[in-house]
Amino acid sequence: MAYETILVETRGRVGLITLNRPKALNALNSKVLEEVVAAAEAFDENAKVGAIVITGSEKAFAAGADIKEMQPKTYIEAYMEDFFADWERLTRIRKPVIAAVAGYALGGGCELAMMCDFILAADNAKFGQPEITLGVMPGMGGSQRLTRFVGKSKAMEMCLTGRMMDALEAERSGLVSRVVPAGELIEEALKVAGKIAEFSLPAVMMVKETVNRSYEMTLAEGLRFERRVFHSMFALADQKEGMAAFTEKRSAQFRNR
Ligand SMILES: CC(C)=CC(=O)SCCNC(=O)CCNC(=O)[C@H](O)C(C)(C)COP(=O)(O)OP(=O)(O)OC[C@H]1O[C@@H](n2cnc3c(N)ncnc32)[C@H](O)[C@@H]1OP(=O)(O)O
Repeated sequence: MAYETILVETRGRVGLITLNRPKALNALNSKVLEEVVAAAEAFDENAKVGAIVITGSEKAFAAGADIKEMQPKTYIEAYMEDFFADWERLTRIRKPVIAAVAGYALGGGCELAMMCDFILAADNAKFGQPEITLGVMPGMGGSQRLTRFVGKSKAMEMCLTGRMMDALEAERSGLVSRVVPAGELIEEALKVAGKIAEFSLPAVMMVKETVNRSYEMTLAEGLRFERRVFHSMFALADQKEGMAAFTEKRSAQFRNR
């Protein structure tokens, strides 16, 4: 497939999606949505890919949903199109998706990063939900996901004031897993994704599914779900291989079975 707004490549076993609308600071319009989701779904189907990285430029991961595209929309258009609903398809990707964020991750950009499984931030990253300054509110999950990541008080302050958070505050608050120097962001993201891609793919996918359940279940239900999935892993050839490799003091050769 030929893409207009993103660059798509594989690096080893990692699928890399780079947002590529530099003149608009990677603002997320309908084309970007269609292409990012299609590329991620194609990587999810590709047996040679074990993990996916989504990134932007050094100046902007994405400065938000495209304000110029949104500005003329009427209520009935937004409602009937279920505007932004297709972004949820990204959360149904079964392989791990890592957001590598440098520069601005604002509004929909911050929300896109939060749809990923974890966020690696460059030291120049800035996160924010400035929709209130435009007379609206987050619409791609920010009011819900940001609150779960950083707690009510900080999420409420950010959504009500539009204040941006720098990378260190984002790390302290639990929004990002780690901060790295901007010049090393992509290499580090590819390294982490590459490491994940070396493990047993079914085991990796079960870990992702189980951690995500913690957002949707009570603790008791989540613990039961975890135990059932853990038990099911004893049906994997990769469990036999992983444990045999440990006892035989050699590296495991996972076959994704
Ligand atoms: C409403 C929902 C549900 C979600 C949203 O995401 S709303 C959007 C939230 N994001 C914002 O409000 C941020 C908007 N952008 C900015 O405030 C600034 O661009 C900046 C602080 C990120 C960077 O400022 P800087 O002075 O460095 O760059 P600009 O000259 O302002 O921008 C360069 C170029 O990009 C266009 N741009 C930036 N952001 C967007 C956007 N979200 N949508 C569409 N276009 C955007 C900006 O207009 C300019 O292009 P032009 O010179 O052609 O106008």
